Amino acid sequence: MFHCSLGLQWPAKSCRRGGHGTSKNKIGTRGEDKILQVPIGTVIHLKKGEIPSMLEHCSSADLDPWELPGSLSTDQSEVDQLPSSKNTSMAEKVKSTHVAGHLSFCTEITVDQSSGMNQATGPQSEPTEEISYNVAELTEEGQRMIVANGGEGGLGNVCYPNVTMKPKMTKGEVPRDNSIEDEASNDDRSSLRTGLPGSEAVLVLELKSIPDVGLVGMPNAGKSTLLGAISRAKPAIGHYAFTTLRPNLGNLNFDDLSITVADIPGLIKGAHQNRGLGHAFLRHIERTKVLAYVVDLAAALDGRKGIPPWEQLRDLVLELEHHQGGLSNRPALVVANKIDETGAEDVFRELEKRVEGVPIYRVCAVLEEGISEVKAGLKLLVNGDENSSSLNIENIRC
Ligand SMILES: Nc1nc2c(ncn2[C@@H]2O[C@H](COP(=O)(O)OP(=O)(O)OP(=O)(O)O)[C@@H](O)[C@H]2O)c(=O)[nH]1
Repeated sequence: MFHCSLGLQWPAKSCRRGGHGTSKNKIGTRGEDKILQVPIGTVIHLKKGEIPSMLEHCSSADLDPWELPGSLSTDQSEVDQLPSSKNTSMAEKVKSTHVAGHLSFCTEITVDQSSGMNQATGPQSEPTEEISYNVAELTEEGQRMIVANGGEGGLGNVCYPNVTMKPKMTKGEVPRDNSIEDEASNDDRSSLRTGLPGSEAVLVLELKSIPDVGLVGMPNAGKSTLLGAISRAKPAIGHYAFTTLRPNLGNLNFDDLSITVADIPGLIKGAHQNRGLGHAFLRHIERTKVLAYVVDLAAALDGRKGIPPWEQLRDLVLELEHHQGGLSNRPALVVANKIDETGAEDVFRELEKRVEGVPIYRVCAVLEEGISEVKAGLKLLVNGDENSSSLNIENIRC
């Protein structure tokens, strides 16, 4: 067994040839399976060979690549531009793949929970190379898939009795010239006896991050600023909406825990109908364990065109639920941002009255105020705090 590392190109010419068939009807020996352990979140891109076959826990999750280091690609057109990308989801491809159960050896990939790697690197390919991207993804511990099949063992001599038995000669019989036939039958025998070579595959293994926490909020709420404040990530920040075009990743490091946080680009009303940056981002939220709703306390102050934070929360929950029933149903907290703005304190107090069931943190992300409290809150939720709950629409009074 060996561990693979990130973005490794792994020539899976690993399955051994089947053993040769031998006398006394013995078929060729079975070689040992070669098992490659990989971390959860490993995505397989195929350079050469058959599409891998999932053996256990076949995931039907839609696959979209989060492909750059420290960021998650969301734009399908980017994937389309990848060389020869076929963009077929694993579910589709696995469906069309037949697991050849009779083959004697195989090379398998097994998901290893223990690996500490948690950032993605893009596939390293020559621009002209043919690669099928995202042919499979291992997202759960214990999933296994066959990436290359071993060769069948050679057959024992029982399988060719007719060519092995020489006719008995009667007394005085002149031997026939059988040299040509013998040569042919010798060839037949050796080809039957010879174990077949295993199949060959060349794979690129990419590790995608599966974030623990997703920051969701309207455009301009301050998600990227917050991510920069709670982690060492340096996402782009702008005073205009949709500065974040793809999810950024940051790590919150504690002495005993590291939490991955994804800053999901701003959601707007109608995102589930693909308005704004739409579906692509909602899909990323499916993977997160915990949601941190980021609201802008100042959005509706001083005649600004935004909506108050409780309405932001209602719209965010509705968008998540429209996209996929139950998507908002995971432990959550609210980050009430821009508390430094004039009038924001009053809005915060109103927010506390109108929203129940989840903790609300008053924060000024830009000045890094209230950040340690948010970090502690996220840690509790990721650790499965028994008092945690999701943000339900019934608990928001607009
Ligand atoms: N006054 C104030 N402004 C803030 C605060 N946090 C963020 N901002 C400003 O709000 C604007 C938007 O911040 P971003 O962090 O880019 O917001 P975002 O939610 O990531 O925006 P999108 O990329 O559109 O989703 C920037 O001009 C920030 O400087 C804060 O605590 N107080």
